Amino acid sequence: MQLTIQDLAKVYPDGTQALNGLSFSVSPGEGVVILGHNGCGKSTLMKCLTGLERPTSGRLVLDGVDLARASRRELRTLRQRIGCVFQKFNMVGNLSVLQNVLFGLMGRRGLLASHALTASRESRLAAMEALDRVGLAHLAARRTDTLSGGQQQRVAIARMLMQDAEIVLADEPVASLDPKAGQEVMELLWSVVRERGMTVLCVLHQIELARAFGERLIGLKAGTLAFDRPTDAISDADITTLYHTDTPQEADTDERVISPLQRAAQA
Ligand SMILES: Nc1ncnc2c1ncn2[C@@H]1O[C@H](COP(=O)(O)OP(=O)(O)OP(=O)(O)O)[C@@H](O)[C@H]1O
Repeated sequence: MQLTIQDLAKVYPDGTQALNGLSFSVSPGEGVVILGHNGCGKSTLMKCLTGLERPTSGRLVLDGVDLARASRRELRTLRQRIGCVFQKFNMVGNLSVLQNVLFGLMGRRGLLASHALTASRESRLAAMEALDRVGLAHLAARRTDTLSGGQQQRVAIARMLMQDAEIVLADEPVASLDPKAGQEVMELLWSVVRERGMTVLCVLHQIELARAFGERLIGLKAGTLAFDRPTDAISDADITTLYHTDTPQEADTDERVISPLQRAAQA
């Protein structure tokens, strides 16, 4: 699936300019990683792509369809082709693992076809195959919120397989996982997308993982492109410059800066 982003801007109602004239494209089957410090606009970009936020201006084009001009029907069809993997897994925790995987069918086939009680035998078998692919078939009947973070992210990947997505949008998919589980989930995600020739756009905070998995790295800074090159062509200096900032609110890559007032309140 081809993704083209042209001159994309997003200004939130309070005046915050999160994206400022962003342009790049991702070719079918390409695996692109987006890097950038807290607040540079990565999640806003992902939200614009998934329809959670509306861009203020610019174009988002998926396989030739401009999202802003698409009919409801076109949008619905496009969304069925977009798989999402989020930091917080987005599972229905009190339902079974199998049920969560079956929910991958919802966009294409509706609620009845994706409900464990009413799904066809073929669908249930396909869900079990997807679970087998991510190594979790033995946990199909378990309540999803009893799984570890790494296991839940594997279930999210199985749900995406069930959805038969063509492009994967992954927003910090390993941010909640320890380094070992994070590496394993990235290996799994990348191997299933390669098997199916999917396009991937993945936001990461871990430079090593970005270098290991991304074919191309895009650096975002203050809502604009800092770099967009093949991974081999990105130097350590590019990364250092990307994360260097003069504004203290953005300097910390992991935590929001705590104001002196908050610090005093915590003391
Ligand atoms: N709903 C909103 N209303 C106003 N400002 C917002 C909103 N959502 C995000 N922002 C602001 O837009 C800017 C970009 O935020 P965004 O969440 O896209 O950054 P990010 O790069 O994903 O950050 P992080 O790495 O911390 O997840 C930030 O200044 C943020 O405070």
